[in-house]
Amino acid sequence: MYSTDRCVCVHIYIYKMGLEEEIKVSMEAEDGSKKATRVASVKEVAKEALSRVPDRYIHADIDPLVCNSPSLLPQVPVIDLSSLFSGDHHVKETELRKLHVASHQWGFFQVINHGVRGELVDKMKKGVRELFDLPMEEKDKLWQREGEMEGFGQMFEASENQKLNWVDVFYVITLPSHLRNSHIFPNIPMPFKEDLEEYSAEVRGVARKILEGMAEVVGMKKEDVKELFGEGTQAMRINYYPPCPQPEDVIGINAHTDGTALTVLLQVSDVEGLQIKHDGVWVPVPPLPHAFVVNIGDVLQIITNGEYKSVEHRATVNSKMERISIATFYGPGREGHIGPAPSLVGPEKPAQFKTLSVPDYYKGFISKEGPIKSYIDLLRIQNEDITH
Ligand SMILES: O=C(O)CCC(=O)C(=O)O
Ligand SMILES: [Fe+2]
Repeated sequence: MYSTDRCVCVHIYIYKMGLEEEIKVSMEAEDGSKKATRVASVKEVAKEALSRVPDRYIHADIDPLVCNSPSLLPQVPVIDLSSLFSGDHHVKETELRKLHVASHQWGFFQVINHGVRGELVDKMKKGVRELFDLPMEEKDKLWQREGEMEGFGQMFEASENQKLNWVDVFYVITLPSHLRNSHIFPNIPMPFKEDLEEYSAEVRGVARKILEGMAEVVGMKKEDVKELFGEGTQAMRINYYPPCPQPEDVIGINAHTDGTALTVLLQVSDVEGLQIKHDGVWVPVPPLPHAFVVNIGDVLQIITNGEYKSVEHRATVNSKMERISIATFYGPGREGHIGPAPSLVGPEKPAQFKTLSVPDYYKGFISKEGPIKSYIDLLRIQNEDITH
């Protein structure tokens, strides 16, 4: 399960970093044969009006929602981004505190008043629907090629008996533009390509503002943010979950944590599906009008020296309605290092994680073996390793 999760949430440009071989290794089947074969489109599978889904989509071990009474479930915090930058000191401080508590205790929050125009968001919603409605001949031109992650696809088929998720994805690297895949990005149909470009720039601005607020409230120096992130990199993953005749037995996306720093998710459809692990319970994150769902990824947990949490989440499906989400992943630029920010390390708070170069970080992420819950656990400095 974990190797699949890693493929799902690496969300990076790794092959651009000269790591082609590592990616291919992660796609090898257990018997060593290369299996980067194409996985069927779930949208096409779903069209066949089956009463039962093929066995490869059946997951025997789906963790149920622990709480039977939805009204008793805790609510994911909501942050007003405009208040974070308010000229009113009290308003600003109150919102920064909320941001801190949300990032520390939840690892997730919804953001309102984020400044991205509703008209642009609506164009994106329309554009992604049209993208997934393209005829198969058109989608073929935008399909993942062997050894690559960008384009349409499900995920790499690591072995014949690996369980599959009930989702089709379209993955693109958006920023910086020179990292874009030359046969995917230019071929995205217009006007969606232009809207995607604008949306990606706007969401980058939102991510940077949130990071700025977090840095202020967690006590991280501006220089550290600059040093660790540089201009940053950004990728987008559009998730399309068709209705499913056996929703209890399949999963849209397995429980995972995101591998980058910050994820800004737009729930395109007014349909529930996203759930996050909070105090041992799966808590739904219902779509909120004009909001983004933001979560902390592994990289930000490391950078904040464990102050902020990268939390497990998953996407469930239902039998009636399709669901679409657009996840935008913002992470550090390729040049830097991933490790605790120097301003958050001191005698009182020793470094909890090792520092690695960005390529080494992602290389390790990809090649990790065995039943380790999370890659960041491998980077955790054990108490006995800490030298004062
Ligand atoms: O569809 C969703 O709500 C979650 C998507 C997600 O977790 C991801 O793309 O990493
Ligand atoms: Fe995710």
